[in-house]
Amino acid sequence: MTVRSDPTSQGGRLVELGGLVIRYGAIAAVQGVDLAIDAGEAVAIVGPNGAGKTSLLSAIAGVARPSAGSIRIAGKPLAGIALSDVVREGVALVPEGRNIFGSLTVMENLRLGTTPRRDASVPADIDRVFADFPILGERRDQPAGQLSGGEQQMLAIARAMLSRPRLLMLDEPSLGLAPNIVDKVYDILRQIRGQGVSLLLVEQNAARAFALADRACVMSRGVFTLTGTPAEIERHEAFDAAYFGVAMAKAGTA
Ligand SMILES: Nc1ncnc2c1ncn2[C@@H]1O[C@H](COP(=O)(O)OP(=O)(O)OP(=O)(O)O)[C@@H](O)[C@H]1O
Repeated sequence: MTVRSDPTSQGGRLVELGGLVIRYGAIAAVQGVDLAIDAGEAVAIVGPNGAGKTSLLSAIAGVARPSAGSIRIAGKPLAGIALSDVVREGVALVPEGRNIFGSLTVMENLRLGTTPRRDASVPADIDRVFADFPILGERRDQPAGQLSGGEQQMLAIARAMLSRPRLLMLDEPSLGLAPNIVDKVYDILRQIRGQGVSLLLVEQNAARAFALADRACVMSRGVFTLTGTPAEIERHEAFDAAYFGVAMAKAGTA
């Protein structure tokens, strides 16, 4: 995957969440989360169903509006910014289920990823996608719904990368895929990270995400119950309980 990240992206703090709260009516899905991600860093979030992981990604993508707290992208507050401008700020989300438009062709799906761009190098970037993913090139005129699950995941990642993100977020990228396909997806994510793009991954498959991530967070009931390097988290005595969502008496911070 050689679509380049935005050349204006620079080192330093890329994402900063402060006291983030997300409510849906009476449900507090996220209950005060702090998180900082540096440029080029990969962070994994794991945790049981209903922990608030998807809500967190949705808020950073500008889809879910926070009830309290702040989100900054490269120092710029996200509050009040239109959804399309969040993408222009360099944030891309590959949602759970991939959000591929099955009746549109592969090419039409890819073009959707380029809508926020105003530069002239879109055709060259699409050519690069086809060089990196020959199957997408071979099937460019076919409905995307005819692709396999793994191919659709590749298409979703390629489409997100065509917006030239500084931060690529993925919600359950390995869900429903065979292990050899998951290998390919993670190879691609490693390449993307190698280009300096920050990654924020939500994964059921903690082992996969931890192998890639610099840092990890275990989320449960709307808060981070453990944070640290993947190695620190894996050997933490509370990891299994936190990961599987069992009530914890003394889960501290690693
Ligand atoms: N649009 C919504 N309206 C109402 N409640 C919601 C909405 N989205 C999520 N929730 C609730 O918020 C809580 C957190 O959900 P969220 O999907 O963020 O968690 P998750 O950790 O991603 O879980 P999963 O792995 O099951 O997707 C859950 O109780 C969920 O039912």
